[in-house]
Amino acid sequence: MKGVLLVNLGSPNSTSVKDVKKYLGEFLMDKRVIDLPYISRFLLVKGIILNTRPKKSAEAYKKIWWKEGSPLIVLSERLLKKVQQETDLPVELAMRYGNPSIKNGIEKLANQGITEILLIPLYPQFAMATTETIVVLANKIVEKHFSHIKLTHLPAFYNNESYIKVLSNSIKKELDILQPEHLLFSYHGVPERHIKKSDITKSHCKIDNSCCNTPSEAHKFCYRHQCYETTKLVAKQLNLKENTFSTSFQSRLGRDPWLQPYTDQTIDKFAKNGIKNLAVVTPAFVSDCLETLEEIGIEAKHSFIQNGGKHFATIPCLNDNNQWAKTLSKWINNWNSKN
Ligand SMILES: C=CC1=C(C)c2cc3[nH]c(cc4nc(cc5[nH]c(cc1n2)c(C)c5CCC(=O)O)C(CCC(=O)O)=C4C)c(C)c3C=C
Ligand SMILES: [Fe+2]
Ligand SMILES: [Fe+2]
Repeated sequence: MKGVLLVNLGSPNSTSVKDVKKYLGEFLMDKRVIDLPYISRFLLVKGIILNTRPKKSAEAYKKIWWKEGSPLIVLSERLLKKVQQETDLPVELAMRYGNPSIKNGIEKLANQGITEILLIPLYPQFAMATTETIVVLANKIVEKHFSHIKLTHLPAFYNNESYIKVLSNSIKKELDILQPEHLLFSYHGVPERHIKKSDITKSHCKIDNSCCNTPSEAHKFCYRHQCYETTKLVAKQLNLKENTFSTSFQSRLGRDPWLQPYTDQTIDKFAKNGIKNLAVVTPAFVSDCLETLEEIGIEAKHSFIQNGGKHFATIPCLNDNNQWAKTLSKWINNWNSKN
């Protein structure tokens, strides 16, 4: 019997500093997120970051938290309900960090007699810190506790035709109302080092103006290429004119170089250069979360207005969009009928 596990990133259990610290500890001690040797990672995370960040993050979470809980989790649950309505296979939801855990999700499926699981990391673009860490952990759990279960996973869907259509339609609906001068595609950043580590050719990714446009096997695992492709395909679908849209990377942490251009600097530059009406879409996230609602919806908006901008809009993520739920169900049903 077959079943499906949707996996998103996760959130703290509450906005208390204690819960945020616990969550950040699990998240940042993941060697695919902070990719330092164990001792250095331990000293950086436990000795430095966890002494200051949880208080600041807890304040940020308080600004966006809902009555029902973390937006990321509530929205993922709403999506799960809609997906379940469109498929006969049992579908469960898990988070890579925090609750409900991946082990808990697999256990729920196993208890229903499931012996084959389709794992769906809810990330359009591949990264070590997203798709890879979910697949590696889920496989470890299956090997250790559920060795009778066969696990397969859905690869990153950054250029999938149905995904691009659904994303484009959801953006178009907003653009028709907002009529912005410029549309910024802001993706979560990763350290440049992560891109080089994921380069299976070991020599392709230069992180320059051309590598991500030059066909290569490396692109199967290149987050930067996949982000630019999503932008390109959506822009094509929406007939966006050159210079009316661009791509940037947000949420950097620490002093190492992360993917550029940085979203905060890009938005300030737009405002200073006279752009008055800006819309921002965040396609690395399928659910609205701290990074879209607070970092973009509150912080970036404030900065844009302070620097002379007038209208700033954040386009919602796909969340529990009906067409998105139908697309996921279609992928699930295709997997079910093919295997
Ligand atoms: C595309 C998705 C994501 C990538 C890639 C990613 C990488 C990454 N993130 C950090 C550090 C933090 N991220 C934080 C929050 C956060 N990150 C993502 C997604 C990706 N992260 C989401 C969806 C969220 C929000 C979760 C929520 O509960 O709403 C945070 C915590 C909050 C904060 O203090 O800002 C940190 C820290 C690193 C180091 C990293 C490296 C590749
Ligand atoms: Fe590249
Ligand atoms: Fe992050």
